[in-house]
Amino acid sequence: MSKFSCLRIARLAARYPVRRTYATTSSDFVRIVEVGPRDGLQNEKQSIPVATKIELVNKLAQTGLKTIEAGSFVSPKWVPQMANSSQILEHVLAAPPTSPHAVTYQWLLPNVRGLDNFLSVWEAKATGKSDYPTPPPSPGSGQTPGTTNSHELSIFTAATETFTQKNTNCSIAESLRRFEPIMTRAKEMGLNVRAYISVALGCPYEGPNVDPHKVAELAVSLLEMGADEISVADTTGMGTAPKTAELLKTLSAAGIEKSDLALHFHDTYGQALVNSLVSLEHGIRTFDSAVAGLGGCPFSPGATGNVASEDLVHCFHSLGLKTGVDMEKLSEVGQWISYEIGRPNESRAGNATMAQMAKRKA
Ligand SMILES: CC(C)(COP(=O)([O-])OP(=O)([O-])OC[C@H]1O[C@@H](n2cnc3c(N)ncnc32)[C@H](O)[C@@H]1OP(=O)([O-])[O-])[C@@H](O)C(=O)NCCC(=O)NCCSC(=O)C[C@@](C)(O)CC(=O)[O-]
Repeated sequence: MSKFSCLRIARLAARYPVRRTYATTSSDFVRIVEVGPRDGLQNEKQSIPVATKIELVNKLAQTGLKTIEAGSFVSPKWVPQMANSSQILEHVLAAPPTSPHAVTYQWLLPNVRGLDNFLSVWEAKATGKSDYPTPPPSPGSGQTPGTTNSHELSIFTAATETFTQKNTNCSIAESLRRFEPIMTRAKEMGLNVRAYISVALGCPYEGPNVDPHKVAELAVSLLEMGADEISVADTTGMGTAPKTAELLKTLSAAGIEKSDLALHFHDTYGQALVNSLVSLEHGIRTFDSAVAGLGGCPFSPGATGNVASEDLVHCFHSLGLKTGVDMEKLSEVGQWISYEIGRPNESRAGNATMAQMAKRKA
């Protein structure tokens, strides 16, 4: 494993001044990254109207969620469902915000072609800064005039060669080479970049025992390249409490700060909440999730959705932690999108909250 070099990081930090917006100042605050509109919807077989996707993004922004992964700029031949992401970006850039607080929107891309497609919309609207000058708030939104939403890019690779080939048609090394020009241009434009490492706790092709040192090696390479945050993904849901603890210890031993990490659990084996708690105890304060437990990766056969945002929020609130998310509003969004796309709401806490709300109204 390449040795984590603080000096090298310091040199890179000087080269690419990074807006460190992630590190939470208060240890009782947990940041939820809502990935429902991208990870949650990308695997849906029926084409979902762009208006529904935009409505989902808008509704989520009104629940108190402050980071939303809203779409991806990948090949439409590979993931047809995400083909209209540029329309979502256009909308988010042009429409008056509806939420009472600033929101960071994330956009996933695999290569320079994806970045070019993102920038063709972005550059037509932006002023060269990462923070797009947001139009005046909608009446009644409660948002402070002058509040600016911001945008970030997400790149993705994986801890096994087979998954990387299946997902992006290239080797791990080639995926990293593809990121270099993306990183350089993103930093020139002042855009933060988050990097996913998929199959960190089990691979659908190479099995459940993924080497945690490989994950750490990749995380170090991505941070050295300039990534602002690493999202460690249990794509298959094969992660267990001991495996999660071992992985987090290995990442720490490689010199990776907890504040540089997000954990991204899928709930295929029902272990996502347990693994989230293990991560929480380890000091992690950023978690990815999808409303209603939407999701699944098209290149991870059998994998089900992300951990449901409602379940995560309910669990964290029960521990006295703060997320800034309104559980009832979030549960309503989960029920709404499940109905819209014709699938069951996978969030137990969301369903229970809706039942309580119905009882109160009766
Ligand atoms: C990487 C490629 C493009 C390589 O795919 P390729 O076929 O090797 O690429 P190519 O360069 O030969 O291009 C093929 C065609 O796609 C076009 N193309 C090429 N790039 C783009 C682009 N960005 N946007 C739009 N079009 C693009 C390109 O122009 C060409 O069009 P043609 O000439 O045939 O008409 C492809 O494999 C791909 O798009 N893969 C993405 C797959 C994906 O989105 N997977 C799901 C997201 S990752 C995930 O879900 C995991 C995560 C993040 O949630 C965490 C976890 O849980 O693990």
